[in-house]
Amino acid sequence: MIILSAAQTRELDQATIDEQHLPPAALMERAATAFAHWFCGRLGPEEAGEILVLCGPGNNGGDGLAIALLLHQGNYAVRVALLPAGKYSADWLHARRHLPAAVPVAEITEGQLPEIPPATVVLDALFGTGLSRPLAGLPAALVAHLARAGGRVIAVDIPSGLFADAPQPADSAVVRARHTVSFGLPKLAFLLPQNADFVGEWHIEDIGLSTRFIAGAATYWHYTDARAVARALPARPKFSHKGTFGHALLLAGSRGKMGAAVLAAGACLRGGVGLLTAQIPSLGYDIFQISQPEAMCRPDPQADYLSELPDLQPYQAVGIGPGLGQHAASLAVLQQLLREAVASQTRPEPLPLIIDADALNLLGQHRELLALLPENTVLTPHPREFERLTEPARDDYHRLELLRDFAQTHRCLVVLKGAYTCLATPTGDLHFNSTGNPGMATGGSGDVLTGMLLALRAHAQLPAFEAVRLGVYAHGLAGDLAAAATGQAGLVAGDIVRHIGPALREHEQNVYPEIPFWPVRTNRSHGPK
Ligand SMILES: NC(=O)C1=CN([C@@H]2O[C@H](COP(=O)(O)OP(=O)(O)OC[C@H]3O[C@@H](n4cnc5c(N)ncnc54)[C@H](O)[C@@H]3O)[C@@H](O)[C@H]2O)[C@@H](O)CC1
Ligand SMILES: [K+]
Repeated sequence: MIILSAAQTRELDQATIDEQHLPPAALMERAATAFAHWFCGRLGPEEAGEILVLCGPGNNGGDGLAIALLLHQGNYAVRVALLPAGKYSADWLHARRHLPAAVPVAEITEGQLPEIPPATVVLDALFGTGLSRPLAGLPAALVAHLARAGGRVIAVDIPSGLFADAPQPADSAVVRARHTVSFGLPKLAFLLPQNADFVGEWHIEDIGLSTRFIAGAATYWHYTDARAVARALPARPKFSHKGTFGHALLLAGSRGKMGAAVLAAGACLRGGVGLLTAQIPSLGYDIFQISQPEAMCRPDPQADYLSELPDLQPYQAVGIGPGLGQHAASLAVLQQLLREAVASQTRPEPLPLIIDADALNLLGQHRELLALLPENTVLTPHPREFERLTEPARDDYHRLELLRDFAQTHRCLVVLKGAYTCLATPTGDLHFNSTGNPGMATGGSGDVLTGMLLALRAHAQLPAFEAVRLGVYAHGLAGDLAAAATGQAGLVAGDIVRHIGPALREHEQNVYPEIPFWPVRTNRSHGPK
């Protein structure tokens, strides 16, 4: 799925109307029908009580009027409050004409803000993607009044006052919705932590927008849903052996942080790697061998931290960082790894690297090393680790700019972890992930991600971007499956490891339910022309 700017969303609406030869207001009626369907499926007329629909002067207000009509027809008690304006959109006028007199309509004035008893269901249809400036005057007073009243607010398309694709000045008036029901595609604003209190839970309803326009739209914002990674994991050939799926090297652990190495190793094994060797400080040897018997273990000469890089020749991918610590000897290991991972006569492509946790902090302290990053290296920072590599971000939008710039400059794949983890690519694309839950905000879940990415980067048939996008998605899905089993509070990183298998199974080509009986012919199967 892609994400469009507010301007592109308007173009998409128009393209849909033109392409489908829609009569006036037809698209608005689709939006209203989709909203009403969502709403009525969750709240019956009695549970809802009196519903107040706040309508602005544009098409968002038109949606509100059309929704009021549908809810009235569905036996809900609806009243409408209108924001006065010098001009109303054509769809608004259409919807206003069709609203029966039985629905009470009042005009909002400074002196007469609508009465909102607590727990009233309020549908916010004041402004949508047509918002051109921060709210001020009467609309801002209305938003403040709504916040004081404490109604159950559901935003139509987007909370009023929130820009769909750009930050608004601090202290701007923005509606705080418990739910936002939007149409067609998600909006960038929904994915950023700074907007969480405005957007609440968001939902996307299909209104049949032009697929041709969407397919051709130029955007670098993407949203990774199940469809994007369907069948992304190549089938395991019948005559495969453990060498087919790569031999990964994990450099992890230090005194007191062996668990990070154990979790990353477990995730790598469950991620489908053929062979895994872990180089760990020697104090962790017994811990590691007992807890991960499927992995091989090279004890480092040092007891408490890593000090030695093994010969890289046998490995198809290397992960470094979980629980590593920041000892000078471990920094030297990282430096040597970056130097040796580059392409050479014996290795035509750079060795795939995954750099996480303390290895990122070491990079942040020695930024001159960034110039050594081999192409398509994967970095997995959380926001603070990322800012140590770049600069403090002014806000979430600025952080995305820094992220995009960093990935392009260093030609690497950066996984900025958090809700809607954002994967930035060397081409300047940003892919927001759709899976995962707050239960995963627990120590070790990042180590699990590193292990999964290590396994997928060692896989010979997965290109770098596909491997990382799948890994991020499947990691979140494993977390969702784990949370379904344990609840979010009780979830620990080991639960995510245990659910990696089922999460990846959903994306395996050989078990995907839609796989045709006869293999599909691809261009590649015709051989070179
Ligand atoms: N175009 C279409 O056919 C469709 C549009 N849809 C709805 O239409 C919305 C977009 O409609 P519009 O483009 O008419 O825009 P809006 O309804 O968001 O608002 C535009 C109006 O508000 C005014 N305005 C903008 N910012 C303001 C501010 N800060 N203070 C006061 N007035 C302000 C503008 O001058 C204009 O009159 C979407 O969010 C969605 O809800 C949906 O119904 C789907 C179909
Ligand atoms: K709105």
